[in-house]
Amino acid sequence: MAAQLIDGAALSRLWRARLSERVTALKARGTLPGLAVILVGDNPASQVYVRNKVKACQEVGIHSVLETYPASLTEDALLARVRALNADPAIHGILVQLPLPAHIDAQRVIETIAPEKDVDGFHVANAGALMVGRPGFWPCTPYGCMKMLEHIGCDPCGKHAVVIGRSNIVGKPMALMLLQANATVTICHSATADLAHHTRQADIVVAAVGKRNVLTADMVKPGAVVIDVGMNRDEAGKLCGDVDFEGVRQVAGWITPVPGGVGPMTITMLLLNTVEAAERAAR
Ligand SMILES: Nc1nc2c(c(=O)[nH]1)N[C@@H](CN(C=O)c1ccc(C(=O)N[C@@H](CCC(=O)O)C(=O)O)cc1)CN2
Repeated sequence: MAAQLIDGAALSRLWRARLSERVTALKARGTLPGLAVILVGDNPASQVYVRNKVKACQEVGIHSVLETYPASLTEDALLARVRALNADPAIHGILVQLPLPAHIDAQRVIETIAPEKDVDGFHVANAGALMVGRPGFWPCTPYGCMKMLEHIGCDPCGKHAVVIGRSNIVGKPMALMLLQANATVTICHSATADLAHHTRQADIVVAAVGKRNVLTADMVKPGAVVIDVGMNRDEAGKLCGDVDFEGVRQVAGWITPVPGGVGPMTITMLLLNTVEAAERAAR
């Protein structure tokens, strides 16, 4: 039997309806949640993502401000904008769309965002909070993956989870979230000797590499939950993930599609973090 689909678009709708109610409650108490989105340069994919973020804010009633700058913007000028937004009481969340042009030190920019406004969850203070299990902001993509597992009733406790990829924004935080949920976690990466050996033992596989067909049917345990974080283009220019979807869906128990899986949940978790930031500021 083919795997059941984990529909990120449908789950997003559910979450966004809940968030609209939280925004209404905040407004009634005199707080309008505000998100600043900064885009530097003209990366076409980034332009789509920030547009979708602004649209999603409108959907739930969050006030958003989109600031776009040419790729020639200096690092100092960007840092000055971030500092100004840190001091702006109408702004509860700040995000700088990645990637940034090569002349700008992305980590330095992220570290300049006030941790309490870092709704991307990329600041070391938030990464550290996740590491030790303290409240903070969780990075949106892995956070969305956790919500998808919860939605299908997959409790990671006691399960073997394999995360393929070790980026700071997806792989590493994903592994920590699964560990916090009491999974036994294996992190695989480009130097892993026998990837299939690990993935075949996994009850949960998260593929977050950015390369097509990293996970094929022969690498998956029957019934496993497969989450595809990849965002690639095939030869025809069609959007696809890291997983050989048609093959793996014949073996897995659950699988996320691309598009319509993790992507929409990433944006929904950004909304959730922004509402949370506004609620914390209003306390
Ligand atoms: N500051 C940040 N930069 C980046 C992040 C991030 O979380 N914060 N993540 C990625 C890009 N990203 C969010 O910004 C993102 C990527 C994809 C999607 C999405 O909804 N994808 C759709 C398809 C969209 C399309 O047609 O191209 C889907 O999967 O259905 C949302 C957010 C890197 N940068």
